[in-house]
This record gives sequence, structure tokens and C-alpha cells, in this order.
Amino acid sequence: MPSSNKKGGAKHSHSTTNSVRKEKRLSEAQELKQLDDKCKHPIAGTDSMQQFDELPISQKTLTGLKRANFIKMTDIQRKALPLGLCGKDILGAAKTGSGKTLAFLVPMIEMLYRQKWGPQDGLGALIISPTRELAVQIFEVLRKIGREHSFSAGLIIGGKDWKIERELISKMNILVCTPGRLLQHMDQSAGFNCDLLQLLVLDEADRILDMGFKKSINAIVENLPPQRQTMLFSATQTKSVKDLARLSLKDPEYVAVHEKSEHSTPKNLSQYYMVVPLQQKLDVMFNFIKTHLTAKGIVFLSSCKQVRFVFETFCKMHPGVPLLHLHGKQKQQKRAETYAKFAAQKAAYLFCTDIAARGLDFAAVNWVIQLDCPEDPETYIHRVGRTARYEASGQAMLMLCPSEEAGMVQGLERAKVPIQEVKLKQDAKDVKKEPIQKQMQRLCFNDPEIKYLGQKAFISYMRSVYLQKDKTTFDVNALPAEEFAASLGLPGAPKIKFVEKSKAKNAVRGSQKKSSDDEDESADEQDAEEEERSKVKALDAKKKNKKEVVPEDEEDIDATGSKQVKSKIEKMFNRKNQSVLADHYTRMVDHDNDNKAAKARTGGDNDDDDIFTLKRADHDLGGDEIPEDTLLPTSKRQQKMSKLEKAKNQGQGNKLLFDEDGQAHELYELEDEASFHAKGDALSQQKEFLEKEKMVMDRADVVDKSTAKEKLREKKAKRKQREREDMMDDDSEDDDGEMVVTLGNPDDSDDQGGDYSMDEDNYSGDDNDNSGDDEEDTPKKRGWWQDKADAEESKKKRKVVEVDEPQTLAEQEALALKLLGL
Ligand SMILES: Nc1ncnc2c1ncn2[C@@H]1O[C@H](COP(=O)(O)OP(=O)(O)OP(=O)(O)O)[C@@H](O)[C@H]1O
Repeated sequence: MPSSNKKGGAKHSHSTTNSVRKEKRLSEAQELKQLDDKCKHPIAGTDSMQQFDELPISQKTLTGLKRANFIKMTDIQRKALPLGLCGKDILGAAKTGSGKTLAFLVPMIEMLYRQKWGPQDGLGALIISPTRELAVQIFEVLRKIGREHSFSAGLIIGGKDWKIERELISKMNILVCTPGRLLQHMDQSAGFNCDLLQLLVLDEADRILDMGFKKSINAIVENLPPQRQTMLFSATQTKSVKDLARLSLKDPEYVAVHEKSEHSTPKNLSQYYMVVPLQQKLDVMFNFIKTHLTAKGIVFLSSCKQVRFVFETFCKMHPGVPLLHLHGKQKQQKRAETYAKFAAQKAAYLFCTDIAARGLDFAAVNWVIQLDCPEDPETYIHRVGRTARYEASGQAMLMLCPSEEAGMVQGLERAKVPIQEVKLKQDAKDVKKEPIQKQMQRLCFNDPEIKYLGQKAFISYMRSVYLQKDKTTFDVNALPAEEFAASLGLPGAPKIKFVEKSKAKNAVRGSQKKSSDDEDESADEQDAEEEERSKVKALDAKKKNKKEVVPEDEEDIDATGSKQVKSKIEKMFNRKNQSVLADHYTRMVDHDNDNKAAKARTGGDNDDDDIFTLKRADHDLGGDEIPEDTLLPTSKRQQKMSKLEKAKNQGQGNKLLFDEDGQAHELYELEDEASFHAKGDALSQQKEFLEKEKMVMDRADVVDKSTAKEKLREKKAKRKQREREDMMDDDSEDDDGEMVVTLGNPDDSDDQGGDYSMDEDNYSGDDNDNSGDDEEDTPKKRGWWQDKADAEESKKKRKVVEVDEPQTLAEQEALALKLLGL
């Protein structure tokens, strides 16, 4: 009896479950029909709508929005959502931090939902973002608001296992990707199919184009079915964005919410600028940090090397607040870690290049400090947009060199940026502390790596100014090179050929103007220089494209590896320097120590190895301008020079005399006056002495460098070993939970299928599991709302017999017995 009762109970509960499901399906079908009807025509009453729940969107999306605390719509959302939901193409423009992400994610999810899109339908929506960080961010928002839905979504951004991506890409309904990686999959992954694509989103379109992805985007768009909805969002509407819009959108609705506003930056952002001589910038920056220890700030610099140098030196000076750094030469994992760390910190400073200038959404950033001047007002607007996001307030400080002030301030005025000047306190009494220059000098003196990093930072800064387009604002010749080098702690300014050349040309031009009115010639010279500059840029861009499919870095361009060296300038940039500042670097490619140091400081791995690697020889120094004895032996013959010869070159040993106390003295110290005078006058003796000492120092420098080189070689070997180990770990590591999610509620899995496991080893291609009855027996895969630990925990609770697939009859029999419990 009890057993038949049990059976009856099970039957009863089974039929209840079935009827609940049926009801659910019915109400969902009803909802779908209603939504469809409402979205067929332009949505009525949109002007008065304030909240998401007033829009014709599904209960599932509304729940996701609510759970992520999105209740009220922002301006751009209010305008764009009703259009997007009706399937209109949109060209959207709004200030930074105004909520553009939801303006395309909500229509995207809704469109797929209304079409009952399932795994069997393949790729339905594609979101293209310029940077990996931004793609990750979009993916996270998608996870949050789409948690009730049952689509599979993937993140395709490079830096992850290509094979896994290739396998999973064919199963995804939504892809968030960077252009280069997507194109690579389009070209090389057989399973990639976008024939049914319904919606394309181009986020931060201006940035995508600025980063040189125009061709990639054109190629991608050409491969997509023409019958689709397209949304293009951008904070700034440049000409190239409009061109792209013409190419990819059909009768778009132009949604621009802040066009008529008085200012182009958020109203709750306070903006200041300060004129600071180049050589005082680091000092001012360090002081700023010391006096704002409880703030969270982002500091923008013009190049990876600058970022690395300032980060390394400031860390060593212990300002009393966590410091982080982010730039395009770091590995993806490191970038993601830094991103997450900074997002989680209450007080910290992030040093970065423009890689972090656009789209990134860090919570509660109080300050954006632009230590190096942005290249134009647009870049300025994007950088300051990292603070004062949504309804928060924020502050921004721009540091300008005196020569940059006029051009930049005028440009900002024209771009409707309200900014006010604050004066740098020049009074020494106000600055109670010692300038940091001495500390920088000590750091450079004690650590050759820091010194070389400083030299590279110097060169890359000068180069970035030299390559600026806006010549009225940026003038490399107006920069105090020597003083700047000293402020970095360097013993002197490394000579840079292009700067020297430019100076010489300016001088010639000046004298020509005075002595004759041969203006044509002068104009020719200017043209030639401009041509040279554009060649450098073109070469840089070419190399950059060649170098990597996903060029994430804005300013450091690889100029090595070209086989078609044509022009003089190309030759110059491809030539390896024979000077201490280049050849030495090329051999000093390791920085394991830095990794360790940074690891110790930040508690994480620092694997942005590339920063010490001279990938291009574009800071050519005149070898002839550097004293010969500071050069490392570059020829094999020199390196093999016998000890005897070396000893000969090193001169005689010093003769020492010991006094009564046993102290050693140089001969001259114990000399009597007559013999001292016999050697010549005091001044020439002093000169001779100094020269000798200089030679000794120079030699010591060479020894230092070769010791450093040796140390670095060892570290490099260790690093390689570690990388090999890491790679092996990576192979076994299951980290694609980050890049693939199944937007699926387990309760609904019988309806929409969508049952991809995130675990590679558990991956199931069985995406049409509609047998609701099996649900209880089927081990549940990790839901995309669960983190790995949760999933592991629930997995442990289930008793699953895991066996290898039987190959032979005997194995099959054994398995059958095992399953029968015999
Ligand atoms: N309706 C909303 N309610 C509350 N917060 C919102 C809403 N919409 C967006 N936000 C928040 O505002 C911030 C900025 O949003 P988002 O990143 O989409 O802006 P954006 O316009 O894309 O900025 P950028 O141009 O800098 O990329 C985010 O932190 C987001 O969570």
C-alpha cells in the first residue's frame, strides 16, 4: 500500500508540474503576442514614459532590469528604446556615462525573445566593441539584465583559447566581440555562421574607427545579411562615424539627446586645468596623490612606457594609497585583473593610457587627472567621462605645459567644455616638502631597470608630442628636454634624432625667413617634414595592423619586422640603435623582477612582459652623439676581446699609500707641495683628475649594464619557464565561464532549450532538450547566474557516475554491470 501511495503521489506531482508548465507556456505565448502587436507599430505615448515598466518589454527583461536596479530610464534610453523595440535602425549619440549600453541591450534581448530565438537558430545578435574591457563590461550588463532569458551568449575578444572559442562560437545566440577577433573567426572558423543574424550593434563607433578598424568593420558588415536591424552608438559624431552609418544603417533614426545642451560634458562634473612646466608635472602629480589619499582617481598618460615608469617609481615612493596601471601592452588576464581590482577599490589611483579613455565604467571615480595633454578635445571628453557617470558627481584636472595652454583651452571652449584654471602654487613656502626629483634620481641610480624605463618614457613622450597632428598646440621644440629628463631622475636627456632634426630644420627655417623671402622653399620644407611625420604614422599604423589582429593599444607601435624598407625614414625606424639606449634594451627584454615587485605590491601577477621589449626601433638615437665608452661592446670581436687587452685598455692600477693609522691614501694626498706644483697648475690637474674619474664612472656604468643584462637573461629564462608552466595550466584550466554564458533559467530550460554547459569538459551539444520529464534526472549545468563555486557545490551534491565512453564490447558489459550496481 505505502508503495502504491508513493506512486500515486509521484504521478500527482508530475501532472501538477506539467499543468504548471502548460499554464506558464500559455501566458508566455499571450505575452509574446501582445508584445509583438505593440512593437509592430511606433510605440504610442513615449514622451511621457519615465520607467522601464512602461515600455512593451517582457516580464523576464523587466525582472532582470529590476534586479540590477534599473528602474528609471535615462534620456538616451527614453528616446532610443521605443525605436529600437520597433526594429528601427538607430544612430545614437549621447554624452559619456548617459546609459547607452541599455539602449541597445534591451531591444536586442527583446527582439530575440519575441522571435522565440533558440540555440538551434544560431547567431541572432552581434555586438562589436572597440576594446576588450568594454566588451567585458557590456557582457556583464547583458548577464545582469538577461538572467531570466534562455539565450547563449559568448564573449569573443582574443586573449582566450582560440580552439574553445571556435567550438563554442557556432552555438551562440549573442556574441559580444572586438572587431579583429570577430573577423578572424569569420575567416577561419568553419562553424561560424551569421546567415540568420537579426541585429548588429556597433558600440563606441567613433573609437572603433579611431583605432583603425574601419576596414575590419567594412569587411564584417559585408559578410552580414542585409536584412537586419543595426544600431550604432557613439559619444561623438565625427565625419567617419557618419560615413560608417551610411554604410551600415538603413533609414536610421538619429537619436541625439545632448546636442542642444550648453555643455558637452556631464553637468555634475567640475573641470579644472593647471599650467605646469613639464619638469614639475610628476612632482605635482605625486603631491596630488599624497593630498588626496581617500580619493579614487584615473591618471591618463600618453604612452605605455610613461605609464609603466610613473607607476613603478611612484610605487617605490609609497604614496600611501594603492596604485594600479593599465595599458595595451599588458596581457589580457592582467588587464582584466587590474580592471576588476580598480573597480573594487574605494581609494586607489589607476595610471593608464587612452585604452581606458572610452566606455569603461568604473564605479565611484572621484578624479580624472590628465597628466599628459589629450590629443584633441574629443579625447579629453572621453577621458573625463570616466567620472561623473549617470547621476554621480566628479572632478577632472588637466595638466598643460605652458606651450599647450592656448591651443588646448581654445579647442575645449569650441567643444563646449566648461573648464576653469587653477594656479599652481609657485611659492616655495607653500610647498613644504622636497621635490620628488631627488628620489627619482636615487631610484634611477640604484636600479638600472628604472633608469632605462625612464629613458624609454622620455623618448616615447617626446615622440608622442612630435607625432601630434595639432601643431599649434604641440611643439616638441618648445619642451624643456633637459629639465624634463632631470625630473625623471635621468642624468641627461637622451638625444633623439627626430627631435634634433626638427630643431635643426626650425633653425634653418628661421634663418631663411630672416635672410631671404624664399617662402616656397620654406613651405616645401614644411611639407617635407609633414610628409615625414605622416610616413612615420603610416608606418606605425601599418606595423600595428600587421602586428596583431586586435590592436588595443593606442600609442605604441611596433616598427620592427618590416621587410619592405623603402624610405629613409622607414630605414631610420627599422634600424637597431647601436647606442646604449637601444641595443641594450633589446637584450634587456626581461623584467621578471618587475613582475615580482608588482606582484608583491598589488598582490597579483604582473605579466605585461612586453613593456620592456623593444618591439620597434623608432626612437633612433644618434650613436655618434653618445660617448663611445658608454657603449656596450656590440661586435662579437669586441665581446671576445682577451682579458689582457681589456686590462691594457683599463689603464694602470692606482698606487696607494697607508698612513700611520692604516688608512689608504691616493698618492697625491700625501704629496709635498713642490712635487704637486711640478705636475702643472692646480686647475689642469683638477681637470685631468675629473676626466680620469669620469672614465672610471663610465666604465662602472658599462659593468653595471652588463651585470643587469646578465641578471635579466636569467630572469628571462625563468619567465619563459613560468610561461610554459602557465600554458600547461591554462590548458587544463576551465576559465571559459567568463567568456560564455547560457542566458537561461533552469525552470524554463524545457521551453527554450539553451542548455550549454559552461564547463568545457562538460560541454553538451544537446541543445534541444525539450523533454521536461527528464529534467529532474538530468544533471543541471552551471547557470550563467551562478559562479563557479556555486556550481561546483551543487555538482558535489549530485551523485553522478562519471565514466569514459566504452570502446569495446567488454568495456560496455563492464559499464552495464556497474550501472546496475552489480
Ligand atoms: N536607467 C539607469 N538607471 C540607473 N543607472 C543606469 C541606468 N542606465 C545606465 N546606468 C548606469 O550609468 C552608468 C553609465 O552607463 P553606460 O556605461 O551605459 O554609459 P555610456 O553612455 O555607454 O557611457 P560611455 O559613453 O562612457 O561608454 C553605468 O554605471 C550604468 O550602470
